[in-house]
Amino acid sequence: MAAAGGVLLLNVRSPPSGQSKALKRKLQSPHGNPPLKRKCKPSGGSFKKCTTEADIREKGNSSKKPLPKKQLSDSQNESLKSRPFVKTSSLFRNNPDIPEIHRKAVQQVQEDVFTSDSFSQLDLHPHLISTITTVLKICSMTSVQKQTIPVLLQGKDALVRSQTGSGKTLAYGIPLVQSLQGMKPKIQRSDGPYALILVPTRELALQSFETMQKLLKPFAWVVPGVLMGGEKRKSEKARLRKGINILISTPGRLVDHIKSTECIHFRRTRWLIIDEADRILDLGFEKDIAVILNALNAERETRQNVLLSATLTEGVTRLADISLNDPISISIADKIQDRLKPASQEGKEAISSSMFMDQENFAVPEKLKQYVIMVPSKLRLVTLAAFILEKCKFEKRNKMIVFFSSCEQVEFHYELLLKVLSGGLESEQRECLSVSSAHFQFLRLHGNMEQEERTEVFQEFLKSKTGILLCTDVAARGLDLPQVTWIIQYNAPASPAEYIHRIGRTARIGCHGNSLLVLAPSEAEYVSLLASHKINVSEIKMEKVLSSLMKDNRFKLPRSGNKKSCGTDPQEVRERATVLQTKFENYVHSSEGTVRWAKKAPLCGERQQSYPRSLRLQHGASVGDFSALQSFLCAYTTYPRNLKHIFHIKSLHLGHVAKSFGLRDAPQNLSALPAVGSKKKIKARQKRPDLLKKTHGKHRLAEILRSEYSSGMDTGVSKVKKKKKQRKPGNQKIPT
Ligand SMILES: Nc1ncnc2c1ncn2[C@@H]1O[C@H](COP(=O)(O)OP(=O)(O)OP(=O)(O)O)[C@@H](O)[C@H]1O
Repeated sequence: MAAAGGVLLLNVRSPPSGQSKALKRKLQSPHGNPPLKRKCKPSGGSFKKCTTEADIREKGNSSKKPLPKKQLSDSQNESLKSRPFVKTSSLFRNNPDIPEIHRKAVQQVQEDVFTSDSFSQLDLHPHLISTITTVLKICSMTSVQKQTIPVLLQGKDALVRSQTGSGKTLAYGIPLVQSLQGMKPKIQRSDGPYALILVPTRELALQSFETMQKLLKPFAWVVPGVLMGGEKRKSEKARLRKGINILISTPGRLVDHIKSTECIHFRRTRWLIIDEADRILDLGFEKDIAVILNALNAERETRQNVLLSATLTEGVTRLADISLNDPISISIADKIQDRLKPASQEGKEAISSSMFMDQENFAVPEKLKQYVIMVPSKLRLVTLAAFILEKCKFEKRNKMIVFFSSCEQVEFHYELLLKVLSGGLESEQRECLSVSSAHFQFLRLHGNMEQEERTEVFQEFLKSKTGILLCTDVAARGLDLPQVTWIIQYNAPASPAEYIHRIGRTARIGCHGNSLLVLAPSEAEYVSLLASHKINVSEIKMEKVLSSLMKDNRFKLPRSGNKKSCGTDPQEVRERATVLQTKFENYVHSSEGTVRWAKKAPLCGERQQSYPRSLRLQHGASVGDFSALQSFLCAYTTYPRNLKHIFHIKSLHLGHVAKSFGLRDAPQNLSALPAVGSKKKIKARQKRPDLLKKTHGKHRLAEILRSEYSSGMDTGVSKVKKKKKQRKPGNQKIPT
C-alpha cells in the first residue's frame, strides 16, 4: 500500500532514535513547508504502520500482505511500537525504461606505449641517464619519449600528443634538464627562471615539481620551484626572491605574481612548456595565458616552446599560433595509423596530415576496459553504493576514483557514503562498524578545499593501495596515481576529451584498468557520441550491480518467518536496494541541516551553522554557496550547446533526481541558480549592474566551475594593492 506521491512507509529495524525524532519533525513541517502528503496519519504521537516489508514488492504477493493492526497480538503490537517506521519511497516504480544501446562497435585508436630503445642511445649526460635508471627505475623509452626528446634536444618547438599515462612529463623533462645542466656559464640560482612549466591544477604542479626534483638530483645547482596557490603568497615571494630556475605554476597563480611580485622576471626564460595545453585554454585560462605570454615576450625575444596533451583540440591551434615557432608535430597515434595504411595511401596522407587532422579521435590505453551503466535517476545513489561495495568490499584490492560535476556533490557524497557504507551512522556502529569500516577508505578532493588538506589527500591517495577518492575534474588531468583500478564517472563529462582524461587516471603506462560511466536513460545517446570519437564502451546492467547487495546483510529486510535469501532473487535485490536507500534518506533527513545541505542553498548568514557539526569543523567555509542537488542541476545546465540534446535540464525529473540525493521529495521553489553570497554582496550587485551582468547565469557558473583550477587567490576582482610593475612593451603583444 503506497502512501500519496508514491511514498511508502517501510518498517526497518532499529533506526536511531534521533532519526525517528527528525522524521516526526519532518512530518510536522519543520521548515514551514507544507507537511508531507501521507495517506496514513500518525496516531498517538507515533507513526502508524502503513506498510510492511511485503508492501515494497512491486507485484505484491497477497499472502504476504501485513495483517491489519487490530489483528496483531499484544506482543506483536509491543514489538511494532518499539520499532519505529521509516519513510521511504518506491525506488522501482515509475522509472523510465532503460533503452537498448544501439551502436556499432568502432575500432579504437591505439598507441604502442613502449619501445625497446634505451635512454643511453640518446646524447644525454651520463648522470642524467643513471638518474633515470636508478632513481626513476626506468630502462626503455616510451614511444612519445623516443620521438619527442631528440626534437627538443635540437632546440625545436613542438606540439606533442600521446595517450594518457604514456610518459609525456619525462618527454619534456629529460631534454629540459639535459639542456639546463650543460649551460655555460653554469646556472646560478639567483638567475631566476630559465624554464616555465604551466599546468592547470595545483596537484599536477606538485607532481611535475617532484618529477623535476628527481631528474635534477645530480645537478643540484639548477633549482626547481612551484607556485600553486593556496600557499602563503609571502613565502612564495621569498622563494622567488631566492631564485627558482625551473618554475612550475598554475596560470592563475603566476599571473597573480606577475601583477604583484616585484622580483619576478623572465629575462633568461628560454623554455616555455604548457602541459595539458587544451585544458589550459578552457574555462577562461586563455586570458591568463595571454598575460603570461606578454610578460615573457616583453623580456626575451626567443624561446623554445612545447605544448602537450593527450587531447589536443582545436583551441590549441590558436595557442600554437601565438606561442609556437615553426613547431614539429608529434602524434603517436598518427604514426601508428600511417604504419597500418597501405603503402599507396601513405604519401597522400602525409601531405594532408596535420596535427589536428584526427584530433577528434583520441587514443585509449590498450588495457583499459570501458563500461557504461544506464541508471534511472532515482536509483543512481544506491547503484553507486552497490558498485563501491562490490569492488571495494567484496572484491577488495581495488583503488577507485569517482568523478562528480561539482565540489558540493563531492562533499555531500563523501559524507553520505562514509556514514552509510562505512557504518558511521550511530545505529550501525554497534552492529557493523568493525566489519565494514575496515574495507573503505573514502577521501575527497576538490577546488573548494584548503590547500593543505588537498595536498594531504593527494599524497595519501597516491601512496595507498586501496581507497575511494571522490573528486571533481580537479583530478582529471595529468595526475599519476598508481594502482588505480576503477574510474567511475558518476556525472558524465562535458566532452569526449574530458572523458579521455578522466579514464586516463587508470591503465597508465601499459597497466590494466577499468572505467564506468553512469548515464540516465535520457542520456543514452552519449554512448553514440563516444563511438563517433572511436571510443567503445560495453554495458553493465544495473540489476547486476545491485545484486551485490545480496552479499551484505546490513541491507537485508527483516523477513517474515525464517525464509532464507535465495541467491539473487530480483525481488530481494530490490528490497535490499530500498533498505539501502532508506538508510541514505534517514541520514539526510536526520537533521534540518543535512536536508538543506542536500536540497538547497542555505539562507544568507546561516550557511555554515546549519550543516552537520562535523562538516563545519572539518571544512569550515569550504562548503560553498550551493547545496549538492542545486549544484548538480547547475552543472547540468552548463553542458555545451552541442550536447544539450543529450543533457537537457528539462529531461530531468526533479523528484527522481532528489531521491539520488537522499531526499524524499523534490524541493520546492528550487532555482537552478543559487542565492549567491551575503545580503551585502547582493546589495553591492544591485548598485553595480555591470557586476550583476558579469556574474549572472552561465558566466557565474563558468566562474564557479573554474574555481576548481584557480590559483586560490582572488585574481579576478583585483585586490592587488601594489603598483603594477611597468614592463617594456613586447614585440608580440597578445590581447588580454
Ligand atoms: N619510459 C618509461 N618507462 C616506464 N615508465 C615510465 C616511462 N616514462 C614515464 N613512466 C611513468 O609513467 C607514468 C605516467 O607518466 P606521465 O604522468 O608523464 O604520463 P602522461 O603521458 O603525462 O599522462 P597524462 O596525459 O595523463 O598527463 C609515470 O609514473 C612515469 O613515471
